Order: sequence, then structure tokens, then C-alpha cells
Amino acid sequence: MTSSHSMVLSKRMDHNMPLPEGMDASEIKAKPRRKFSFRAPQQSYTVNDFELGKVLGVGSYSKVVRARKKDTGEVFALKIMDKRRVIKENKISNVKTERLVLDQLDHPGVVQLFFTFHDAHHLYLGLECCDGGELFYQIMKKGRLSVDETALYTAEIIEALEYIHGQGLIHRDLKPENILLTSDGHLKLADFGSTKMLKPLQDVFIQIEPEARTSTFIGTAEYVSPEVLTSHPLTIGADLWALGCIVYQMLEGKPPFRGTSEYITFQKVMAREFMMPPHFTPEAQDLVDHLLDLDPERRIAAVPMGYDALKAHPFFSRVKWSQLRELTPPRLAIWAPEAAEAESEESADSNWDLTQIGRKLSITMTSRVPTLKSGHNLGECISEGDGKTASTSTHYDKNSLSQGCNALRCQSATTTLKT
Ligand SMILES: Nc1ncnc2c1ncn2[C@@H]1O[C@H](COP(=O)(O)OP(=O)(O)OP(=O)(O)O)[C@@H](O)[C@H]1O
Repeated sequence: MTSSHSMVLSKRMDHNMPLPEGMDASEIKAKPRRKFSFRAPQQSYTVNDFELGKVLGVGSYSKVVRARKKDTGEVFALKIMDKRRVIKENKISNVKTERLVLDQLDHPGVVQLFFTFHDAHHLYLGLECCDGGELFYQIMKKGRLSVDETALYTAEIIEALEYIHGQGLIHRDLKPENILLTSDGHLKLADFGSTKMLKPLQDVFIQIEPEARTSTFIGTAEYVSPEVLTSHPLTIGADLWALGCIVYQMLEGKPPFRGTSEYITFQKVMAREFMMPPHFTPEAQDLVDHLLDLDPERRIAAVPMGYDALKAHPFFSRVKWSQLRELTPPRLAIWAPEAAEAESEESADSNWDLTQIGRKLSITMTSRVPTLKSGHNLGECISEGDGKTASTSTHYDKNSLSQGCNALRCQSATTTLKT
């Protein structure tokens, strides 16, 4: 029996899942539960091993800081997560998922994880540092990207998506904030905390707990696909829809679906109500149109071998797919993280104080913040273990939407407004 096989079995036993054909329960009981090793090891580092530099970005439960390892001089992006905040924001499964998924991925279009460590109050992920900032910032600074810039960036996103989809993963939170640029201007996907795993990753069986049928879903309003809003099965089509939104946003400066409230945004998504700007070339219009198909199975690239069709789309006629990473990428708008942070809403959060990292809690305590019980070992989130990951977290409450969405489901399939 292979190690992965025994791991599959131990997980199946834990969850009373049916045994594979021909397997005998007594055989399984005799096998000790095996642990697997992460490629990116859990180190015994402390935060004092690093010189902390500028803040690269702020997430809902993390702060990402440029950090130089004092002994080797290597530079990383240290994703620092406050344990109390992780619990408070109900992000434990996101942390586990991100750690497990990043550990398994190895592609130039995906941010690399090198190591993890933790201390009494924080969890740390040592990530490849993307000094060019977020794609979001580039769009914001440039207003709109040219067709050639958009084609090259989209091609790099497509290569990364093809890879992660081939690994049985759906990113689920693809948006310009989660697409980062290296200092030489190439793109990398980041933030895999919401990833859905459809199958075992390589030789590690990661237990996919059936997602509770709650009235919640995951994603970001402007990039969420209509089928996700109506609780249809999640497929790679959800990422392809988000890709369509991102292509549109690069060319137009803003995403196709944006309302005055999230609820209005969802209504527009459900009705596929967006304006196709007249300055879009016919190729760009066609690509956006095919990615933003209401039927996830008809979205270009959603079928087997579909990526070949996507890459052959005339929008990419000038893209040399075989040399993508060698091509000169678009010139970056100057990236100043502190300035961007000041512009961002999240920076209004003053609870983070880097001088306190590793020493005491950086989060301002309030009576509503849960207490870390001694038995609650959150370090296990990033430790080597049995590969178990919990079900996913909540971004939106769908209850308040269901009525409106159900009504919208009856509307005409395609309501693309063209000027
Ligand atoms: N490897 C990296 N290099 C440079 N900057 C990074 C890196 N990883 C993350 N960042 C920056 O930090 C921000 C927050 O990171 P990330 O999205 O992973 O955090 P999060 O807490 O999971 O966020 P979310 O609010 O989406 O859940 C990113 O949007 C990006 O600006």
C-alpha cells in the first residue's frame, strides 16, 4: 500500500466514508496513521531572525511585510497572521487551506511558499516577495491598460489558472488585488485561502469536508459568478468568470458589474447586466463575451482541452505563449506600498503595529475578541500534520439576497447592454 493510500484510508476511517473496493477494515486498522512532510518546512525561526521592512499589503486577517532574513540576506514577503484575529474572523480553515495548497503548487505564475513558523501570538508564512504590488494598483494608477498589456497579463493569468485547475483546484477569489507583480513585472496569483480542492493534491490526500449547506458563499461581489450566487455546483467556470471581469477591468479601469451596494452588484451579475465599452476591440469584446457566459459550461476554457481554445482566441494573436515569462512585460506604474496602503480602505485599520509583532498581541483588544485557550493550538494550522482542512469560511450572507436572486433567475438569460 502506498503512503498516500494509507493516508486516504486513515482519513476515510475518521470520517466513516465508504472503503475503496476490495479493502478490508482490519487491514486498515493495522496501519498507523502517517504524517506527511511539507515541502515548505515549518521552521523554528522567530520574528527576530528577520529585519522587517515595508508593509506590502493588508488582508482581512493578515499583514504582509517585506522581511530580510538576517543571516542569509534573503528577502521574503512575511504574511503575519494574528492568531486571535484568525479565530475572531473565523479564518482557521483559510489559513490551513492556504498553507496546504501553496505547499503543493510549483509554477512561475503562483506565489511560492518557502517556510512557515509561529510564536505565541502569530502565524507566519514566508512567501516569495512580489515587489511590484497588486495588479489592482497598476490598473488604478494607469487608468486603463492597453490591449497589448492586457493580452500579456491575461496570458500569464491563464497559464497560472490552467496549472491550478489541472491540479484540481479552484481559486475562488480571483481579483486584481490577489494578482501580484514581481519587480520585473510578471504576474503571480496569491491568496489561496479560499481555494476549493476537487481532488487529492499529488500524493497527499487532503480531506475535503463537504461544505455545509449554509446560506453563505465565498468570493468578492464584483467577481462572483452567477451560478455561485444561486448555489449551483462550483466549477472552474467560477474562476473563468472572474477572469472575464478582470480582462474587462484592465481594459476599462473598472469591473463590469458594480452597483451602489453589494446587493445591486449581485443583481447586475445575475442579470449579466454590463456595458460593453465601444473602445473595446472586436476581439476584446468577443473574449469578454465568452468568459462572461451565464452558463459556466459554455465559458471558453471550461471544457476539457478548453485552454487550447482560449489561448487560440484572436485576442492573443500577438502573444508568444511559449516565451511568456521571457517577454518584456508592461512597464510598471511606480509602486509605492505605503502610498497604496494609505489609499486603501484597510489601512484605516490601526490595530496592526509591527513593532509589537512577536512580542505581544498587535490587535487592539476588545471584550468581543475571543480568548486563546491554552488547549487551542493554532500553530497546527501551519504545522506538518494529516493534511486535514476544514470547510470554508464565509464572506457574504446570502440570506438577504436569495429573494432578489431567485426573482432574477427568471429574467432573460442575456442582458448585455451595449452602447
Ligand atoms: N507574496 C507577496 N508579495 C508581496 N505582497 C503580497 C504578497 N502576498 C500578499 N501581499 C500583499 O498583501 C495583501 C494581503 O495578502 P492576502 O490577500 O494574502 O491576505 P488575506 O488576509 O488572505 O486577504 P483577504 O482579505 O483577501 O482574505 C495582498 O493583497 C498583497 O497586496
